[in-house]
Amino acid sequence: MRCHMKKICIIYWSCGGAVETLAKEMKKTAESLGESVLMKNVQDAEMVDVSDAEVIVLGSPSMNDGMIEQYDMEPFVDNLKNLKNKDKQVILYGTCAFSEDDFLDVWEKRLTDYGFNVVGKIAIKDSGSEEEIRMCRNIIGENC
Ligand SMILES: Cc1cc2nc3c(=O)[nH]c(=O)nc-3n(C[C@H](O)[C@H](O)[C@H](O)COP(=O)(O)O)c2cc1C
Repeated sequence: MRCHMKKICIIYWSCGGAVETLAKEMKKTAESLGESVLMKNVQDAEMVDVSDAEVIVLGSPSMNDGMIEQYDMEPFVDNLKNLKNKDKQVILYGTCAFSEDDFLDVWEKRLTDYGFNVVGKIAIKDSGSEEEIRMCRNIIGENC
């Protein structure tokens, strides 16, 4: 039995809509489990959104040779190292057109080095097949 509602924060960057659509799917899943969900485009997100949450979901497309998006997501992620309480579960997801999913491994290592507990990561090809979208929902179900 669940003893308390978890606070989940989903922060994403999206231009074409693939990452945003997945964010909405994950929000729906978490809400259907009774969790409290804050979903924000990283351009509107603040550090307090992360510090208030227990589970952080971060989403970015793979860009420019397997990096996370550089103008908004990159500085936001960089700033996470300054967060006082890093005792939080982190789920990373990304979409890519042609790269392998190793950009998620680099991202995971970085957040682990900062001191976060990365509990899940998933790379999706383009907008994702039905199966991939289901895996995305599952990763929320397993960790929220
Ligand atoms: C400027 C730019 C650079 C990109 N670089 C890569 C890349 O290095 N590897 C890759 O697999 N996809 C790359 N893509 C494709 C995106 O990762 C992919 O289309 C993603 O699903 C876009 O997400 P969005 O629809 O949420 O914006 C790039 C797209 C853009 C616009």
